[in-house]
Amino acid sequence: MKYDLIIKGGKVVFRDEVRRNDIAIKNGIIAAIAETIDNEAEQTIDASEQYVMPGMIDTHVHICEPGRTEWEGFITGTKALAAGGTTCYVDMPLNALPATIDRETLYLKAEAAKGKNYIDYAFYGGLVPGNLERLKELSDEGVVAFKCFMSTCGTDNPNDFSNVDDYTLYTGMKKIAELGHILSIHAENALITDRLGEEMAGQGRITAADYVLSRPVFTEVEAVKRALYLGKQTRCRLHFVHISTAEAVEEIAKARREGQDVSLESCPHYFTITAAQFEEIGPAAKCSPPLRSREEQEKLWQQLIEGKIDMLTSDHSPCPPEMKQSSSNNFFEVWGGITGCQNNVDLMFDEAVLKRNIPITNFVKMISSNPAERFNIPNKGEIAVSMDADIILVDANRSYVVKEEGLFYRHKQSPYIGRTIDCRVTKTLVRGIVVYDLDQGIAGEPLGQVIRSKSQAEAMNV
Ligand SMILES: NC(=O)N[C@H]1NC(=O)NC1=O
Ligand SMILES: [Zn+2]
Ligand SMILES: [Zn+2]
Repeated sequence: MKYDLIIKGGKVVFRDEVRRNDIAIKNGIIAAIAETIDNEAEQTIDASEQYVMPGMIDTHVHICEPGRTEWEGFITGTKALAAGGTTCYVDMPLNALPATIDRETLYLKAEAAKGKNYIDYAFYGGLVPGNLERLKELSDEGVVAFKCFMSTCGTDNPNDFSNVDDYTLYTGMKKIAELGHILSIHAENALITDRLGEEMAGQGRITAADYVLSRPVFTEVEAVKRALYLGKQTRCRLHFVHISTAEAVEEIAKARREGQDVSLESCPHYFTITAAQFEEIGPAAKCSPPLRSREEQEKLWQQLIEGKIDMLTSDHSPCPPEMKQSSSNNFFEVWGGITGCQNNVDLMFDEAVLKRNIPITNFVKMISSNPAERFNIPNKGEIAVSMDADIILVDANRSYVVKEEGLFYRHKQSPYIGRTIDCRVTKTLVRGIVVYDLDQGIAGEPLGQVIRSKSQAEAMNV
């Protein structure tokens, strides 16, 4: 058989081992894997100096199109994702306008996304006060999970997302459990964090450090415990997004040991930037939950080493430059959200695999296999015959400095600018097509396809 492409001689990362193998691709699918494949092929890639692994599946990305394309659109956002080694992502139901909370708004999202994605994508649906009766239709349309905010969301247009009150959280969980779906939760106590913030800003305490103090560790832990408790009552499957504290990780691990169906993600920034560094970097590093102390960060690293962090996601939450500025240097006023998805894989491969000797197979589980499994994303998350050829090449001997001009974001305000990273994604393939190459940049046209959750029946009709 003549193949479309053979990736030759790379150190291929499989589920439980790394082996030097050739990978043959036909019609976007991995057709053969062997020590050597000598068949003819339209194209070959020499990967002998590289790791070859499944692309990242980033299940936490805020693309702000439609409605706020000037913050970040599908084209710029997915170029950055592709250049960073992500081959598939899940778009969050907020920051675009309108928020994705029913069939109509999902169709608007899907329509806006058509033909503009360089990588494959799926959608989240939102749980907000008042849309309980719309969750089934979102499920029927193939959203991969539902998302809610226990803290306030930071946007204030009438068509924006709203955070849940406890009643909505409880009834939403009941409904989502009936649908057999997962509820993903931004867990921070809204009342306490908002009031602490107001209090501090009222006293003129407006620095980066003050912002961090207004969202203490216990406000995350309390929200996690409350959600776990309600999850237990309702038997709803849960997923906690961007967990930033060791105590929250332990609570979730404990609930899992006791039989709850619950998972968690954390993000590269919680492992690579401390609260003290946030003060030096400035608004680009503002996010919620906030960056934590070195001590807290070290505990989180230990938990990652112990396998307690199921997955890594970017929480790419971009905004225009003026929203990261405040004439009075008031950190409560600037946008909370990090523009960071282009460096996910490089940063965490460097810090986790190269610097802390975490097995590369575990790393790949966190960036690819676990998210694919948890969110039912079919045919992705693993290098194996008959899977989609969503593959990245990583050079573990190539250092670079993150520079503004290399970033594909609409607004190049990453907190990682100036940072040296000691490895680099050199190629990204989506279903066998090279969409990014380090030397040539983004290649070809946007070929990304929408993915519907495996468990769903109705085709997404757009
Ligand atoms: N609205 C929004 O994107 N918020 C995100 N930003 C952030 O730092 N945490 C979030 O939940
Ligand atoms: Zn969030
Ligand atoms: Zn987010």
